[in-house]
Amino acid sequence: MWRRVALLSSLISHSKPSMHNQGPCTFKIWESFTSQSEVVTPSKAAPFITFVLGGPGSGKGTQCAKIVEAFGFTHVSAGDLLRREIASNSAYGSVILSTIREGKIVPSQVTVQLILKEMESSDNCKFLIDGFPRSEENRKAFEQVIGAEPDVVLFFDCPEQEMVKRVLNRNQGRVDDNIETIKKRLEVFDELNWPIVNYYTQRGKLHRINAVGTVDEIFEKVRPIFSALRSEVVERVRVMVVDRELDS
Ligand SMILES: Nc1ncnc2c1ncn2[C@@H]1O[C@H](COP(=O)(O)OP(=O)(O)OP(=O)(O)O)[C@@H](O)[C@H]1O
Ligand SMILES: Nc1ccn([C@@H]2O[C@H](COP(=O)(O)O)[C@@H](O)[C@H]2O)c(=O)n1
Ligand SMILES: [Mg+2]
Repeated sequence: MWRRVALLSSLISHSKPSMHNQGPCTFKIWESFTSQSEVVTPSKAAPFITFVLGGPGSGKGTQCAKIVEAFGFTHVSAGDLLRREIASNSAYGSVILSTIREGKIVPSQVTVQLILKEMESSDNCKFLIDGFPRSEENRKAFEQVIGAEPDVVLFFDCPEQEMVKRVLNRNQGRVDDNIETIKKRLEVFDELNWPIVNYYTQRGKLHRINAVGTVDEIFEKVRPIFSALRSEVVERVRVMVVDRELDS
């Protein structure tokens, strides 16, 4: 049974009190984060969620910025949230930093909590979750907590050579943008990404986008996906707002 529960974000020791019931997109979060025993049923009044997959440097963040501009989604980058956590000297900061340096995956519980906290603090009802899920464990943890699957999954498919070139040219001072860490990130990606791609392909949710070309050329492949979804997204936002009004 659904019921509103204390927000997971409050489990993060340094987090502020939640924004529960203050935005149009408050969530019905499954009561138990860890329970495997219940079947998770999606709620109609759920935010519209897009997962954005792709290897390091495939252009996820770049395309998300274009989607935000054209379609008004809120961009939630798992990597950015983890880097912010490091910068804020939180309890998890040093573990996250060493994990990112090694190109490995941060435990799902940490990442999912950060994503949820970010979503809950937004007034928007439509989200791009960039760089997530990175593993089956990520995927299961998120779906259990949010109680629903993503509506759409984008996969930016890019050859390794092109990804390496882009990352090495990025120049944003990231600790993982060096050839040693890139090799490890690519190995982790190759090991963990395909089960996720297969899972969402089977569920008819995955859009595989050839990520070679200019930024604008790639966006012209992304645009029709969201144009076709426009009425579905509008209806979802309407249901979310009505749900909140009924709740208040
Ligand atoms: N189509 C493109 N052609 C050439 N360069 C691109 C293209 N798209 C993005 N870039 C550049 O490649 C670099 C990586 O892009 P971006 O940061 O969007 O990738 P990402 O998938 O988010 O990577 P990561 O997973 O490492 O965060 C950036 O410097 C960006 O400007
Ligand atoms: N779901 C995730 C996402 C990211 N990470 C870690 O952060 C690094 C950088 O992520 P980007 O999306 O910005 O490339 C990534 O290599 C992982 O170490 C994670 O653990 N889980
Ligand atoms: Mg990125």
